Amino acid sequence: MFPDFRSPKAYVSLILLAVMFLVPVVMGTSFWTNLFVLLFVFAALSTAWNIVGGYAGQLSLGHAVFYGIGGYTAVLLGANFGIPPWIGMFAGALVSGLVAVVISYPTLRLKGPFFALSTIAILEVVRLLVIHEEGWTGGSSGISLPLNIGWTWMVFRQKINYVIIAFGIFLVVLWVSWFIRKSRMGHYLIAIREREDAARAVGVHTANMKIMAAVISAMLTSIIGTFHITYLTFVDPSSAFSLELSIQIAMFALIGGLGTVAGPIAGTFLVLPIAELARGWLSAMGNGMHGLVYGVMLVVVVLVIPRGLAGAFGPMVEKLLNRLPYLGTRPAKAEAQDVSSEKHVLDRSTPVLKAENLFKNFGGLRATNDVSLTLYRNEILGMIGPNGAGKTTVFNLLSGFLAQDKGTITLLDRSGTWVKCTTPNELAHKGMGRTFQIAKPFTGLTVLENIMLGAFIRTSSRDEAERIALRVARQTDLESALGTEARNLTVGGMKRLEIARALATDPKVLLLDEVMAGLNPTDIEKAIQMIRRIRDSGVSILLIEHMMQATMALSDRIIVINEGAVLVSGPPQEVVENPAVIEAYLGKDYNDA
Ligand SMILES: Nc1ncnc2c1ncn2[C@@H]1O[C@H](COP(=O)(O)OP(=O)(O)OP(=O)(O)O)[C@@H](O)[C@H]1O
Repeated sequence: MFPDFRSPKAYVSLILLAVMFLVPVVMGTSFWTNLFVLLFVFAALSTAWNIVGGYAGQLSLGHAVFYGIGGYTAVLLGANFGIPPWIGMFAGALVSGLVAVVISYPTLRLKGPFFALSTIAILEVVRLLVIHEEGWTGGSSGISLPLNIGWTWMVFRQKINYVIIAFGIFLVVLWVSWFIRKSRMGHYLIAIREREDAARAVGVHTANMKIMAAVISAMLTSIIGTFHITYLTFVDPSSAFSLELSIQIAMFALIGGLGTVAGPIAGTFLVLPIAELARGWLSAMGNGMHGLVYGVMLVVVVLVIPRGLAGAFGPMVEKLLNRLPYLGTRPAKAEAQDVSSEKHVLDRSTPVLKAENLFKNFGGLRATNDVSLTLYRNEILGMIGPNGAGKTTVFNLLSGFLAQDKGTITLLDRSGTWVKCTTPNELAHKGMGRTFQIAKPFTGLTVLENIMLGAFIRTSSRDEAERIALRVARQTDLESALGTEARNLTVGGMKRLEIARALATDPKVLLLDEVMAGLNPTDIEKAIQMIRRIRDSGVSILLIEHMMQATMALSDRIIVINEGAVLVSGPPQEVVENPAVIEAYLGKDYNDA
């Protein structure tokens, strides 16, 4: 629920936060209180934006719409119904949450810039609506708030009260952001940002996750908007629904470090004071000249430190922090769960996956032509065929990444019931894991976190997920690389990580797509041993592999796909000696010879 405040990172953060709060309190002048209210408001706005823009990687360029909705809802409820902003704040957050669902439900299911574009469009539509509905919104001239002094109406003579509220809201938003990043949701969002197909393969309902991130971000932005507009005691459409504000919020996160907890705060505290000073200096030269400062800073950051301040200096700061003492005795590290030593054997009487008469066309190309196959309990079924024969297409059909034109696929789920699933995440929940031909780990996460992503399908507890991940890491020879960023692994390590992530979902059926491609002979031998261990632990495996030596060594049966159809299937030796198979691989002339 909260960071462990005995750890250096947490207590140093706490000290920094206390200093941030004390500066305006001690200085006391309206310059300092104004500056720090602004800093807390923008740091909170940027942190809230970062939940959808940074963690989930869905750029929102019209986030001020939620800020404006928060402000206008509270102001209108106060003016028309005498409802104080403390309540108006939550009403605004509800409206913003609904608007976020309306924007994100259709657009976040699509790939591409649709969410970013629609946030800008909605910002403009709402701004024009507010101008048009002059009768109750005040139109383009805006509304001034009545000066009802006191805590009820959030209007004060002593500016320090604003600092207290702004700091309080900033802390809440920061806590939400930290909590999400550490939780299952945060891991899922980063996985979606980096590689949506692999996230779906470990059971993540990607559209729902993104929508949830958008809603949380919108509601927090709205709450901050209510406070800030109440503080300004005036609201009008051009300042409340401003594209400039939206871009400013996103830019602070970008400069500070997208997708990190501290990045948006660092970005705001560095850029905002400089930009405000520049506003003063450059205003004589022309309206909006301070925008130049933002532009120059952004260009410099993108060119010099593309991962922002947190990306560039984060590891160094972390190293320094690690030198500080832990206050008290460190809690024991999570221990790997023991791997069961029970050995499961092939059971040809129990099928676990059945595909019947599958067809799939891509335009005029028939990639899958009447493919039927059965995988039995604790069997390793090898799938071979020349390049472009249609093996991966069959894998994609079986794992829900493609919908078949005809045919049925049924899976014996964890509870022993036959199920038909249509989406990869449903299949992952029912007990199917898969790897991808091109191993692409979630590079922003460590090896341990990558494996934990798979384990989160079974638990929402971080500790439990860590215990499962440690066990799987032991099974897949990744124990020594747990703290390494996944991008730094060797090809062999990345391939093992693909398998580990799938294994952590506790699959009953595992589809392995060319996990030995690009490995050296020693790694191939290790991989063969590992796949046998996985099968012995009670997993049925369907394996695409070009490496014949490995396929022969591992498979109980082999199925050959050629031109989208099943050519032959049977015991390995029989299959490789079959003239039709030799012809498919090497051509008719070779076979005749
Ligand atoms: N999304 C797609 N759109 C159009 N054609 C596709 C698509 N996916 C695959 N194909 C085509 O379908 C055929 C089968 O491709 P597939 O990737 O399944 O073969 P494969 O046996 O896995 O090949 P390889 O061993 O080279 O990976 C190929 O001709 C390929 O170009």
